[in-house]
Amino acid sequence: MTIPEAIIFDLDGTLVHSAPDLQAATNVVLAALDRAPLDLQTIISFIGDGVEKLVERSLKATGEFNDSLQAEALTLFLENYEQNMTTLTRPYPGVVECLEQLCASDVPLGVCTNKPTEPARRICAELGLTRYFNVIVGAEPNVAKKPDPAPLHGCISGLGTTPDKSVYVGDSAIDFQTARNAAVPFRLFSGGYLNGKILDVPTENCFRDWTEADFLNR
Ligand SMILES: O=C(O)COP(=O)(O)O
Ligand SMILES: [Mg+2]
Repeated sequence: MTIPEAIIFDLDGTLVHSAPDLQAATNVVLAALDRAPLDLQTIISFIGDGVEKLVERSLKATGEFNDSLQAEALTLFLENYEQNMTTLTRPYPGVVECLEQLCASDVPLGVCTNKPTEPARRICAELGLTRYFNVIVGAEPNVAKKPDPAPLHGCISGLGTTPDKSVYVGDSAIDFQTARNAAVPFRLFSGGYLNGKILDVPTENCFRDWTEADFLNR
């Protein structure tokens, strides 16, 4: 048994079910533009590439799209989302117990998400998760996002280890591709949003239920 030197988690659809708050903020924007609301499943299918893509896909799904609409909608989205980031968002069942167990085993933990850094940190703080993580890396303007390997590599060096001795845990094809680009072993949480086509994840590296997650055996 080899215990990884660090474990890094994706946030939306992996540690937390955040889609209902993302849906609420998106639908405030759509209502302001006199457009129809989007249902939860559609919003879920738009999550994982960052808030800009969520807004862009929501606009394109409901009508006209151009750069100035995107800029206006993104500003309005962020204003609304910042007020309600944890109104409905909760950790998946078993996440807290799993993080507790990993901390008790002295495994350094991190978060690497395409959500902007500030909201990502606030969500972790408001849900009582911050104390489990040594590093929280989110998206920054004009900095490459996942599936570029840079954010995950930044997180891993912040945790003082190397890609081959780490594990990345995510719920989407973007996370799978990020891990591959970064040469980091990957575990798939298949109870999350599962966006995109995820190939080549052996069943022993997938889990549906956090109460059954076992990262201490690589
Ligand atoms: O799409 C987002 O905003 C973030 O998604 P992630 O936490 O799954 O990277
Ligand atoms: Mg995700």
